[in-house]
Amino acid sequence: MDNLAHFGLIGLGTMGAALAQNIAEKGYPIAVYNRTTSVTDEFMANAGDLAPRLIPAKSLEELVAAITPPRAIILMVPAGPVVDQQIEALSPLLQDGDLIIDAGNANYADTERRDRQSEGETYDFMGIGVSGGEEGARHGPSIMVGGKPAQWDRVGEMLRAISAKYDGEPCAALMGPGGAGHFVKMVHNGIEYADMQMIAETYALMRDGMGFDATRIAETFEAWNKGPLASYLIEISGKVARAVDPIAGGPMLDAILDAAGQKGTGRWTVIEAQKLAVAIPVIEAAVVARNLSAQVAARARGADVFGAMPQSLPKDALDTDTLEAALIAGKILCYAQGFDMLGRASEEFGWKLPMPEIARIWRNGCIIRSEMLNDMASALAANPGENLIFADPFTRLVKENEAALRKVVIAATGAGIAVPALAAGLSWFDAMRTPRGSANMIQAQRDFFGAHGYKRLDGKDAPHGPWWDKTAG
Ligand SMILES: NC(=O)C1=CN([C@@H]2O[C@H](COP(=O)(O)OP(=O)(O)OC[C@H]3O[C@@H](n4cnc5c(N)ncnc54)[C@H](OP(=O)(O)O)[C@@H]3O)[C@@H](O)[C@H]2O)C=CC1
Ligand SMILES: O=C(CO)[C@H](O)[C@H](O)COP(=O)(O)O
Repeated sequence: MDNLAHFGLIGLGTMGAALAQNIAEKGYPIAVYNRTTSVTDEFMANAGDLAPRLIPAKSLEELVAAITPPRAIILMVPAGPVVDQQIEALSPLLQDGDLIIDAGNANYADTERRDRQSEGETYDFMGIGVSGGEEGARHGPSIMVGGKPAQWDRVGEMLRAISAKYDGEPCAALMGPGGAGHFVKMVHNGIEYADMQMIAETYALMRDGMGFDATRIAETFEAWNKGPLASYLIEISGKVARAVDPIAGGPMLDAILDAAGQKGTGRWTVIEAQKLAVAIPVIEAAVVARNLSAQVAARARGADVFGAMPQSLPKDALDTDTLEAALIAGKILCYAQGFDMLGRASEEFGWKLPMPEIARIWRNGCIIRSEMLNDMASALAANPGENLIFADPFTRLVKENEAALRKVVIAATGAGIAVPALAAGLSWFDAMRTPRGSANMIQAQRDFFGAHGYKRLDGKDAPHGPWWDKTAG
């Protein structure tokens, strides 16, 4: 076989097949391999005009032989041990200068480890986060690259070419070394969980609290998609609410079990936030909500034992403008927490993450793409190191919409409609504007039981409280 390909790709599943077609379409010949050969055959049978730029391989040896050295081979397989197995199988076939690119949703710590392991090996390694689902992978994803500048120089042209564009600017950029790209993708997914959860909470308020039917819910999302909330997730929520069940008729949503799956990136975001001691309660609430959603039997039992709350709201308690405003506030608070986490990670790991650039490459291609991210990019550029809630226009937007968020959380709580993410956002915001909180009590308790000491407000030296004066009563 002629050495025609510039790139190789392993894993022709949902993402890999679409990404390979995208790469070929942008003019880069690519060799492809899939564990199950019939999948490769089917992929080639459906390749149409792109077939001349796609080289199918039936083995890893064939794949490697079909790529012009120095090779760049993309892995698009499930995160975890499969990636290690692929690297192990590939490495003896590679030579100096060849590059393995893990484009799946790897845990950033695994990417750091694989990066270290590649030192002294024949191959080089880098990890990139790709977002946009199948459609994005096919026509333009957002790409969060981790690696060395030299690696970015090598593959950046192709990655920019296949990425989504916003006002002509590619949504692909170097985030930092090692696992930085996968870390940013992980936080992207954490924000995705929170964005989805808050939308689901407004859906519950419309369905159960306000008695809206699916058409009215769809109309509401469609209207919101023309305003400040304009985003991919609001757009698809409208489409989902409009969809009709092909089996039983009626709204598709009414036929779907209320238990959401998860592959782990949201959970990892929460775990890493705890390690960094950074507060991302909206994302945490969203992950907890998915865990709880899966407890279908326990929730049914709870309703039996304790009785279900009525859930319907008093007439005129809420309107869709108030819900929209609450969602605007919740969304800003959630992104403020996500970017705060990225800033902390950047300091902790010495990554120098390009914060405005992260917002820029999220403006298109990825699942959380939204109009608001354009303003976030400008706000982060104009206010380096500042939390988004202290940067205009977001300070103004939070001030304008906070009362609606409070109204929605109060109304939902009164009716027994769970709104954990919206409530977590509000609670975080309340804490962020409370100059004298209650942790003086925690300090005192810790000192009382564990002699941990405390800091006084007046700065005076007093290592322990009077409870440690054994002569006192
Ligand atoms: N789906 C999405 O929206 C997104 C997914 N991702 C990430 O992209 C990666 C791929 O996801 P996706 O395309 O959805 O997954 P799919 O399940 O659609 O495809 C998985 C691919 O990996 C191959 N594979 C699975 N197990 C093995 C194995 N043990 N050895 C070799 N090959 C194997 C499969 O081959 P075979 O045909 O033989 O089973 C298939 O080609 C994951 O890391 C995912 O988290 C990232 C962004 C979005
Ligand atoms: O990365 C993605 C989108 O950005 C994938 O679709 C991912 O699978 C979403 O996470 P989960 O499966 O946990 O909902």
